Amino acid sequence: MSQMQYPVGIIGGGAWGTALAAVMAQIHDRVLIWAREEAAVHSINNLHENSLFLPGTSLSSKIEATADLARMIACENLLIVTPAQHVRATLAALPDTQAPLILCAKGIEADTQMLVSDVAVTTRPGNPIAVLSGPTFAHEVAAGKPTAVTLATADQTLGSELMRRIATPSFRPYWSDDVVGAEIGGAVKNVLAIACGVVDGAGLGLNARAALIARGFAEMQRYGLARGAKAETLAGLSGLGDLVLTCSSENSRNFSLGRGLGQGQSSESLLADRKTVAEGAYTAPVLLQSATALDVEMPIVSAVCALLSGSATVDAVVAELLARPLKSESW
Ligand SMILES: NC(=O)C1=CN([C@@H]2O[C@H](COP(=O)(O)OP(=O)(O)OC[C@H]3O[C@@H](n4cnc5c(N)ncnc54)[C@H](O)[C@@H]3O)[C@@H](O)[C@H]2O)C=CC1
Ligand SMILES: O=C(CO)COP(=O)(O)O
Repeated sequence: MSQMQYPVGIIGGGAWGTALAAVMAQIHDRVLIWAREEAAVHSINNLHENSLFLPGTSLSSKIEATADLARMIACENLLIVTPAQHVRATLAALPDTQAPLILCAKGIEADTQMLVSDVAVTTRPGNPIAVLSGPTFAHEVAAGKPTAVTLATADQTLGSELMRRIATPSFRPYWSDDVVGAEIGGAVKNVLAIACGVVDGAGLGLNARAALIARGFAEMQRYGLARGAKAETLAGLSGLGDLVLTCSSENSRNFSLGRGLGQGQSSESLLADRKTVAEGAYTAPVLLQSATALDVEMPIVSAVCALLSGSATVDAVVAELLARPLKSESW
């Protein structure tokens, strides 16, 4: 048997990694997934279900799970699907491999303000890098429902090759050369989804939610352009597409977190003992720091930070947003 035994491997056995494994098993004979929790490994291998993170979805027996990260070097391509704050440590612990890394986390690293692609380039300078992002609730993708994503690579040849490796009749990637833009859309929309959840939880109405999506998108554009993203990427699947999805459904963990805040619960109680990740809670403070350093105004993101830290009430942040000086609608 050749050294490369798996065309695609997945690092991260949460809901999204498991859903991606299900997609890959539609087109590849063998899929290897690394999960940090032994219970997830056991469940995938023996029950063909990830009962920890994606309960209720039957998985193909072509999917093999392992808790041994070193085994992932047997994969020709690697989807990296740990939460953003754990990508650095996970990639540092991965033994040497030349496999392209397809980054799937949506967030900004807390201490460094680095995008996940910057973290990957720093940690694994020898590996080709791609970003996969878009409107993709894991349970829908795992069920084979039609889904479209952005696959961003600086090199189009690599992008075309990776698209061939991951596209299925129901999972359709579109290539982009804008790696930064694809990442910023996914990271920022998580924070804005918390804000939309707050609007829902506080009963502020659908007009307010639509206004928040539109003005939140303006914040995403301002910040993205300041970090070198392209406007067209932010208006695409990985930006506006994912913003609309996540801001309009209780299936979103970020939206649900915001809903609890809007109902008056504290972020400590909402995040305590949480097994699943609401990335926006970690991205919000670092996003605001980064925006401030770039002199980019993000009043909605600032409001989310105040609610997460408990430094302001919902009534106070809404009053403050509405009392901002009247201005042009342009970005
Ligand atoms: N669930 C979804 O529908 C989607 C999620 N994403 C993104 O995928 C990323 C992973 O999210 P999910 O799979 O949903 O996670 P999840 O919420 O289902 O599970 C939590 C994950 O965090 C991992 N984890 C916890 N502590 C860790 C550590 N110290 N080191 C490494 N891993 C650790 C767990 O092993 C588990 O895989 C996030 O960035 C999320 O925004 C992207 C698209 C869709
Ligand atoms: O990124 C997602 C959908 O595209 C999942 O959103 P949540 O992490 O808020 O559940």
